Amino acid sequence: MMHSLHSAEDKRALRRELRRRRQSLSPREQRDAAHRLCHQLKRLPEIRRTRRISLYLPVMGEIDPTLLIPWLRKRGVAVYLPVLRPLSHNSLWFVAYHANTPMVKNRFGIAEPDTRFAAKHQRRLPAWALDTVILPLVGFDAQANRMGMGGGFYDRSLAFMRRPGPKPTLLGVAHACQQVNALPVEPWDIPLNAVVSDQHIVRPG
Ligand SMILES: Nc1nc2c(c(=O)[nH]1)N(C=O)[C@@H](CNc1ccc(C(=O)N[C@@H](CCC(=O)O)C(=O)O)cc1)CN2
Ligand SMILES: Nc1ncnc2c1ncn2[C@@H]1O[C@H](COP(=O)(O)OP(=O)(O)OP(=O)(O)O)[C@@H](O)[C@H]1O
Repeated sequence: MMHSLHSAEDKRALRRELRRRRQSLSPREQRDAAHRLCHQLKRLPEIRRTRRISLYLPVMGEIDPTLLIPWLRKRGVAVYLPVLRPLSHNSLWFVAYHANTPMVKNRFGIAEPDTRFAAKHQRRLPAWALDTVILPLVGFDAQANRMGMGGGFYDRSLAFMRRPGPKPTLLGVAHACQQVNALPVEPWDIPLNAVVSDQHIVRPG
Protein backbone atom coordinates (compact mmCIF):
# COMPACT_ATOMS: atom_id res chain seq x y z
CA MET A 1 0.00 0.00 0.00
CA MET A 2 0.97 3.66 -0.31
CA HIS A 3 3.13 5.24 2.39
CA SER A 4 1.86 8.76 2.05
CA LEU A 5 -0.83 10.57 0.17
CA HIS A 6 0.53 13.78 -1.17
CA SER A 7 -2.11 14.62 -3.70
CA ALA A 8 -5.83 14.61 -4.13
CA GLU A 9 -5.18 12.11 -6.92
CA ASP A 10 -3.54 9.66 -4.48
CA LYS A 11 -6.47 10.07 -2.11
CA ARG A 12 -8.96 9.33 -4.88
CA ALA A 13 -6.99 6.24 -5.90
CA LEU A 14 -6.90 4.97 -2.31
CA ARG A 15 -10.63 5.62 -1.88
CA ARG A 16 -11.30 3.64 -5.06
CA GLU A 17 -9.11 0.74 -3.92
CA LEU A 18 -10.71 0.57 -0.46
CA ARG A 19 -14.23 0.69 -1.92
CA ARG A 20 -13.24 -2.14 -4.29
CA ARG A 21 -11.98 -4.17 -1.31
CA ARG A 22 -15.21 -3.98 0.65
CA GLN A 23 -17.33 -4.64 -2.43
CA SER A 24 -15.41 -7.82 -3.20
CA LEU A 25 -16.46 -9.45 0.09
CA SER A 26 -18.85 -12.38 -0.41
CA PRO A 27 -22.40 -12.30 1.01
CA ARG A 28 -21.24 -14.82 3.61
CA GLU A 29 -18.26 -12.63 4.61
CA GLN A 30 -20.58 -9.62 4.80
CA ARG A 31 -22.99 -11.47 7.08
CA ASP A 32 -20.24 -12.70 9.41
CA ALA A 33 -18.67 -9.24 9.54
CA ALA A 34 -22.01 -7.65 10.42
CA HIS A 35 -22.51 -10.08 13.31
CA ARG A 36 -18.98 -9.53 14.62
CA LEU A 37 -19.36 -5.75 14.34
CA CYS A 38 -22.62 -5.90 16.28
CA HIS A 39 -20.91 -7.95 19.01
CA GLN A 40 -18.04 -5.42 19.26
CA LEU A 41 -20.43 -2.47 19.40
CA LYS A 42 -22.55 -3.98 22.21
CA ARG A 43 -19.43 -4.17 24.39
CA LEU A 44 -18.70 -0.43 24.17
CA PRO A 45 -19.61 1.66 27.24
CA GLU A 46 -20.59 4.54 24.92
CA ILE A 47 -23.16 2.35 23.18
CA ARG A 48 -24.45 0.86 26.43
CA ARG A 49 -25.41 4.30 27.72
CA THR A 50 -26.66 5.86 24.47
CA ARG A 51 -30.23 7.22 24.25
CA ARG A 52 -30.21 8.70 20.72
CA ILE A 53 -28.04 7.11 18.07
CA SER A 54 -27.69 7.50 14.33
CA LEU A 55 -26.56 4.69 12.10
CA TYR A 56 -26.90 4.14 8.34
CA LEU A 57 -28.35 1.72 5.82
CA PRO A 58 -25.38 0.00 4.15
CA VAL A 59 -24.74 0.33 0.41
CA MET A 60 -21.97 -0.84 -1.93
CA GLY A 61 -20.24 -3.24 0.45
CA GLU A 62 -20.38 -1.05 3.58
CA ILE A 63 -20.39 -3.02 6.81
CA ASP A 64 -23.97 -3.44 8.06
CA PRO A 65 -24.66 -1.81 11.46
CA THR A 66 -28.43 -2.48 11.38
CA LEU A 67 -28.24 -5.79 13.30
CA LEU A 68 -27.87 -3.54 16.33
CA ILE A 69 -31.35 -2.07 15.90
CA PRO A 70 -33.44 -4.76 17.71
CA TRP A 71 -31.03 -4.63 20.66
CA LEU A 72 -31.25 -0.81 20.75
CA ARG A 73 -35.07 -0.90 20.58
CA LYS A 74 -35.25 -3.24 23.56
CA ARG A 75 -33.22 -0.72 25.52
CA GLY A 76 -35.58 2.11 24.50
CA VAL A 77 -32.92 3.87 22.40
CA ALA A 78 -34.14 6.24 19.64
CA VAL A 79 -32.62 5.32 16.26
CA TYR A 80 -31.88 7.94 13.56
CA LEU A 81 -30.66 7.84 9.96
CA PRO A 82 -28.72 10.52 8.02
CA VAL A 83 -30.71 12.52 5.46
CA LEU A 84 -29.20 14.91 2.90
CA ARG A 85 -30.22 18.46 3.79
CA PRO A 86 -32.04 19.86 0.76
CA LEU A 87 -30.98 23.51 1.09
CA SER A 88 -27.60 23.13 2.69
CA HIS A 89 -24.73 22.00 0.50
CA ASN A 90 -23.44 18.51 1.41
CA SER A 91 -24.57 18.32 5.00
CA LEU A 92 -26.86 16.03 6.96
CA TRP A 93 -29.86 15.99 9.21
CA PHE A 94 -30.76 12.99 11.33
CA VAL A 95 -34.29 11.63 11.17
CA ALA A 96 -36.01 9.11 13.46
CA TYR A 97 -36.27 5.65 11.92
CA HIS A 98 -39.00 3.10 12.69
CA ALA A 99 -40.38 0.03 10.92
CA ASN A 100 -43.17 2.21 9.42
CA THR A 101 -41.09 5.32 8.55
CA PRO A 102 -41.84 6.47 4.96
CA MET A 103 -38.62 6.20 2.96
CA VAL A 104 -37.40 7.85 -0.26
CA LYS A 105 -34.20 7.40 -2.29
CA ASN A 106 -31.73 10.29 -2.19
CA ARG A 107 -29.65 11.40 -5.18
CA PHE A 108 -27.10 8.66 -4.46
CA GLY A 109 -29.81 5.98 -4.50
CA ILE A 110 -29.60 5.48 -0.72
CA ALA A 111 -32.94 5.03 1.09
CA GLU A 112 -33.58 7.72 3.71
CA PRO A 113 -36.59 8.78 5.80
CA ASP A 114 -38.91 11.18 3.97
CA THR A 115 -38.15 14.62 5.49
CA ARG A 116 -41.64 16.00 4.81
CA PHE A 117 -42.90 13.44 7.29
CA ALA A 118 -40.00 14.16 9.64
CA ALA A 119 -40.49 17.94 9.60
CA LYS A 120 -44.15 17.60 10.47
CA HIS A 121 -43.46 15.30 13.37
CA GLN A 122 -40.39 17.18 14.61
CA ARG A 123 -38.29 14.09 14.37
CA ARG A 124 -35.47 15.78 12.50
CA LEU A 125 -32.35 16.59 14.51
CA PRO A 126 -28.96 18.18 13.88
CA ALA A 127 -26.03 15.96 14.89
CA TRP A 128 -25.38 17.85 18.15
CA ALA A 129 -28.73 16.59 19.51
CA LEU A 130 -27.61 12.95 19.22
CA ASP A 131 -25.42 11.25 21.80
CA THR A 132 -23.84 8.74 19.42
CA VAL A 133 -23.11 8.94 15.70
CA ILE A 134 -22.10 5.78 13.83
CA LEU A 135 -20.20 6.85 10.69
CA PRO A 136 -19.67 4.68 7.62
CA LEU A 137 -15.97 4.64 6.70
CA VAL A 138 -14.22 3.93 3.43
CA GLY A 139 -10.86 3.71 5.22
CA PHE A 140 -9.22 4.15 8.62
CA ASP A 141 -5.79 3.83 10.24
CA ALA A 142 -4.35 2.81 13.63
CA GLN A 143 -4.80 6.40 14.90
CA ALA A 144 -8.55 6.18 14.15
CA ASN A 145 -8.19 8.73 11.34
CA ARG A 146 -10.98 8.31 8.82
CA MET A 147 -11.71 8.53 5.13
CA GLY A 148 -15.32 8.76 3.93
CA MET A 149 -17.03 8.79 0.56
CA GLY A 150 -15.41 12.14 -0.21
CA GLY A 151 -18.44 14.39 -0.04
CA GLY A 152 -17.48 15.93 3.30
CA PHE A 153 -21.05 15.25 4.53
CA TYR A 154 -20.12 14.09 8.00
CA ASP A 155 -17.27 16.59 8.42
CA ARG A 156 -19.62 19.49 7.58
CA SER A 157 -22.40 18.17 9.79
CA LEU A 158 -19.99 17.68 12.69
CA ALA A 159 -18.12 20.99 12.41
CA PHE A 160 -19.83 22.11 15.68
CA MET A 161 -17.57 19.60 17.49
CA ARG A 162 -14.80 22.24 17.41
CA ARG A 163 -16.91 24.65 19.48
CA PRO A 164 -17.99 24.42 23.13
CA GLY A 165 -21.27 22.60 23.76
CA PRO A 166 -22.74 19.10 23.71
CA LYS A 167 -20.71 16.55 21.78
CA PRO A 168 -21.94 13.17 20.60
CA THR A 169 -19.61 10.16 20.69
CA LEU A 170 -18.36 9.53 17.15
CA LEU A 171 -17.83 5.89 16.21
CA GLY A 172 -16.56 5.01 12.76
CA VAL A 173 -17.34 1.50 11.53
CA ALA A 174 -15.72 -0.47 8.73
CA HIS A 175 -14.52 -3.88 7.64
CA ALA A 176 -11.08 -4.77 9.04
CA CYS A 177 -9.80 -4.94 5.42
CA GLN A 178 -10.40 -1.17 5.12
CA GLN A 179 -7.50 -0.40 7.48
CA VAL A 180 -4.39 1.23 5.98
CA ASN A 181 -1.02 2.25 7.44
CA ALA A 182 -1.66 5.96 7.57
CA LEU A 183 -4.24 8.41 6.29
CA PRO A 184 -3.57 12.12 5.80
CA VAL A 185 -5.35 14.33 8.34
CA GLU A 186 -7.09 17.24 6.66
CA PRO A 187 -7.73 20.54 8.49
CA TRP A 188 -11.51 19.96 8.37
CA ASP A 189 -11.39 16.35 9.65
CA ILE A 190 -13.31 15.85 12.91
CA PRO A 191 -11.55 13.25 15.12
CA LEU A 192 -13.43 10.06 16.01
CA ASN A 193 -13.70 8.58 19.50
CA ALA A 194 -13.06 5.12 18.05
CA VAL A 195 -13.17 3.00 14.94
CA VAL A 196 -14.93 -0.34 15.36
CA SER A 197 -14.41 -3.12 12.84
CA ASP A 198 -15.58 -6.72 12.74
CA GLN A 199 -12.22 -7.63 14.33
CA HIS A 200 -11.13 -4.85 16.65
CA ILE A 201 -11.59 -1.45 18.23
CA VAL A 202 -9.11 1.32 17.43
CA ARG A 203 -8.85 4.40 19.65
CA PRO A 204 -6.84 7.54 18.74
CA GLY A 205 -3.54 8.32 20.50
N1 LIG B 1 -24.92 4.22 3.66
C1 LIG B 1 -24.47 5.47 3.62
N2 LIG B 1 -25.31 6.49 3.78
C2 LIG B 1 -24.84 7.76 3.74
C3 LIG B 1 -23.47 8.03 3.55
C4 LIG B 1 -22.59 6.93 3.38
O1 LIG B 1 -21.36 7.07 3.19
N3 LIG B 1 -23.13 5.68 3.43
N4 LIG B 1 -23.02 9.34 3.53
C5 LIG B 1 -21.73 9.75 3.85
O2 LIG B 1 -21.28 10.79 3.49
C6 LIG B 1 -23.99 10.37 3.16
C7 LIG B 1 -24.15 10.35 1.66
N5 LIG B 1 -22.90 10.56 1.03
C8 LIG B 1 -22.50 9.98 -0.15
C9 LIG B 1 -21.45 10.52 -0.84
C10 LIG B 1 -21.09 9.99 -2.07
C11 LIG B 1 -21.75 8.88 -2.59
C12 LIG B 1 -21.46 8.29 -3.90
O3 LIG B 1 -21.84 7.16 -4.20
N6 LIG B 1 -20.83 8.95 -4.80
C13 LIG B 1 -20.66 8.38 -6.14
C14 LIG B 1 -20.52 9.42 -7.21
C15 LIG B 1 -21.33 10.66 -6.97
C16 LIG B 1 -22.66 10.68 -7.69
O4 LIG B 1 -23.27 9.63 -7.91
O5 LIG B 1 -23.09 11.78 -8.02
C17 LIG B 1 -19.42 7.54 -6.16
O6 LIG B 1 -18.51 7.83 -5.37
O7 LIG B 1 -19.39 6.59 -6.96
C18 LIG B 1 -22.78 8.33 -1.86
C19 LIG B 1 -23.15 8.88 -0.65
C20 LIG B 1 -25.30 10.12 3.88
N7 LIG B 1 -25.72 8.77 3.81
N1 LIG C 1 -16.64 21.85 7.63
C1 LIG C 1 -16.47 21.95 6.30
N2 LIG C 1 -16.78 23.10 5.67
C2 LIG C 1 -16.61 23.23 4.35
N3 LIG C 1 -16.12 22.24 3.57
C3 LIG C 1 -15.79 21.09 4.12
C4 LIG C 1 -15.96 20.87 5.52
N4 LIG C 1 -15.57 19.60 5.80
C5 LIG C 1 -15.18 19.06 4.61
N5 LIG C 1 -15.30 19.93 3.61
C6 LIG C 1 -14.98 19.69 2.19
O1 LIG C 1 -15.53 18.43 1.79
C7 LIG C 1 -14.66 17.81 0.82
C8 LIG C 1 -14.54 16.33 1.10
O2 LIG C 1 -13.76 16.10 2.24
P1 LIG C 1 -13.08 14.67 2.49
O3 LIG C 1 -12.36 14.21 1.29
O4 LIG C 1 -12.33 14.75 3.80
O5 LIG C 1 -14.40 13.77 2.64
P2 LIG C 1 -14.71 12.57 3.60
O6 LIG C 1 -14.34 12.90 5.00
O7 LIG C 1 -14.08 11.37 2.98
O8 LIG C 1 -16.29 12.50 3.42
P3 LIG C 1 -17.48 12.35 4.49
O9 LIG C 1 -17.31 13.39 5.56
O10 LIG C 1 -18.68 12.57 3.66
O11 LIG C 1 -17.39 10.98 5.02
C9 LIG C 1 -13.36 18.55 0.87
O12 LIG C 1 -13.20 19.19 -0.38
C10 LIG C 1 -13.49 19.58 1.97
O13 LIG C 1 -12.95 20.80 1.59
